Amino acid sequence: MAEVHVAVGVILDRDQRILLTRRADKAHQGGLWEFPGGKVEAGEDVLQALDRELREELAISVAHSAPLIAVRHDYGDKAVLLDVHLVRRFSGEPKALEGQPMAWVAVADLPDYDFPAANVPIVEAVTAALQ
Ligand SMILES: Nc1nc2c([nH]c(=O)n2[C@H]2C[C@H](O)[C@@H](COP(=O)(O)OP(=O)(O)OP(=O)(O)O)O2)c(=O)[nH]1
Ligand SMILES: [Mg+2]
Repeated sequence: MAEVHVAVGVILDRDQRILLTRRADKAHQGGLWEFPGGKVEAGEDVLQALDRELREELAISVAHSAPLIAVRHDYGDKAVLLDVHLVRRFSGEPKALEGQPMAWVAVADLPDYDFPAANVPIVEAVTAALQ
């Protein structure tokens, strides 16, 4: 099965809270919370895809990011490579442009949210990075 390359942003505000959005019910892994992002398209690199996705989904643009972790996961119906970046600086005020539920969450409260299975190592890496 072809692996889908996904650019994912762990977006932090000044208080080190993290921006989560909820996936549409009908989407793959629908109804679960996610770190915003989306598929890398042909001709893009991962940072271009991240910036484009965050513009499309949240009306922000990335001013500074750093790689956090890359996670491969096979859901059976779909295999993904999540290329995750910490976004500590961005311009604009995040708005849920696609009507998706959105929440700013302290790292200690991440365990209260249901994520796709691939996100387990991401949550661990965020928790370690924000110690
Ligand atoms: N953005 C994001 N995707 C995740 C996370 N965890 C996880 O397993 N995924 C998976 C779900 C999807 O199979 C894939 C993301 O693809 P997507 O379909 O949302 O991509 P997209 O935003 O380009 O959406 P679309 O234009 O195709 O509707 O990665 C996560 O934390 N954030
Ligand atoms: Mg998306």
